[in-house]
Amino acid sequence: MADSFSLQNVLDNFKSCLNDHKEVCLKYYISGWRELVSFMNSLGSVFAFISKDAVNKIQILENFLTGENGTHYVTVQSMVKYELDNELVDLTKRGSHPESGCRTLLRLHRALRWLQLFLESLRTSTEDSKTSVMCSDAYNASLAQHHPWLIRKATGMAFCALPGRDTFFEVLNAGSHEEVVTLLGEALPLISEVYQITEDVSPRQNKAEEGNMHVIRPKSAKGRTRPKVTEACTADDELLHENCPFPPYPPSHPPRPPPTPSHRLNSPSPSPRAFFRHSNPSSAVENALDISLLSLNKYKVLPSIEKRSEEASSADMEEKSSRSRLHTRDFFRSDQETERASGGTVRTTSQCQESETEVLLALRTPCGQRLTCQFRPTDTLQDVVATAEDKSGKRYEHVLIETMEFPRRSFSNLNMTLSQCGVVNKSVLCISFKDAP
Ligand SMILES: CCCCCCCCCCCCC/C=C/[C@@H](O)[C@H](COP(=O)(O)O)NC(=O)CCCCCCCCCCCCCCC
Repeated sequence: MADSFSLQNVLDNFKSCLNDHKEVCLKYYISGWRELVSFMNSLGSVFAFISKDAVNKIQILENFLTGENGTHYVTVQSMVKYELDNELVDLTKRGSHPESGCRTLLRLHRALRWLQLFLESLRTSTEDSKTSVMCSDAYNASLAQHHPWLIRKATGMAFCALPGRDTFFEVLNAGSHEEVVTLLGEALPLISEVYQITEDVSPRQNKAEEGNMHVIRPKSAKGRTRPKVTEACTADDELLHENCPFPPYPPSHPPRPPPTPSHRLNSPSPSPRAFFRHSNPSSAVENALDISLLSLNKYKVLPSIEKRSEEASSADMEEKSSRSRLHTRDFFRSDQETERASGGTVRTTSQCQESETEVLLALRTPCGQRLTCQFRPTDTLQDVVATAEDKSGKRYEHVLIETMEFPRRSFSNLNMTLSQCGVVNKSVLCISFKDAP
């Protein structure tokens, strides 16, 4: 662990993380996390419970890396393959391999998403932005949905102890504010790339895929048999799926380097399908469709939406539903295609072309009015408030937005996009005054 934290060290580690085959080297991944934890430690003992958990997970991975089977743990890709081939994976704690590398990495991988969102907020923050708000918005959009109530509360309290933005920038130890922002601009694409490559690791070409570990899943609501998944994936993922109506990973737009032909043909590494895509037991598209159906079926729609649905003819309904599915499908596809088209340049969600994807939302205004409005995933929460203001003819200042589904999440940084917040089609959002009881 470094003696004193510097953001540059984090950047260097994440830079070294990717090898020539665009595989994630565990050694540097671990070092990157160690740096981050050392930074967190410098913020005070209120973060000790988080730090302890992170150190514990880092240590598990390090033990694997330096252990007798260490050669299999050089990269994330080789680790996943090795653990799946040898049936060492159990993503839940209840199984016989509670501390597999895959399970442990999945926890840190989720935290990396939080870091990505938080650093992006920090980079684009203004003088009056609050670190606690940025931190908690990023948390709500990522890790929160995987944590039980108690952890969420404890984490929320810890966020309140964060230093203000100016002090925070100083502790980052990377020069002036402008220099910190520049460095964050450099670090973020690297972190995003590492995140995305890990996200894409899949067991599909492994033995597990061939039948050894898969479980037969029931047919999907669409009547199609779901693709095979590993037993290991299923347990945890289905739990998450059950608890979380949102895609835990709102599509982001980090660079997705195309695999080199030789890599694709020769490497035994898993194919680029999501093993670590947390609520993704099968595939991004399948899951997106399921989520879309979930939000259509599971949650009671507000009267306005319901009314419209009732009025629609069955043909209309069919057309609407397939359109919604297609849009969701396009959403994921456009994700990848814009990234490829961007030639590896990081694009933020708001910069991407997702205009064809519609997000129908039911809004509840602070005065209890219910509205239904159409948005795009790239629209911000501020756009949502502005639309509510337009439609209701009232002004809503100092408000926050809450999701209504369990677990309820609240966002006070209204600059976040719907996509970043994981708000999907047919969700219900509640706009409330910040000082409301
Ligand atoms: C700026 C500092 C704020 C730090 C906020 C970190 C995000 C919140 C993480 C909350 C973790 C709560 C502790 C317990 C979690 C576990 O229950 C839970 C599940 O584990 P289990 O399945 O083995 O039971 N663990 C996890 O989800 C893994 C959490 C790993 C957290 C690593 C956080 C490191 C944060 C480093 C901050 C660095 C900021 C740097 C800015 C440049």
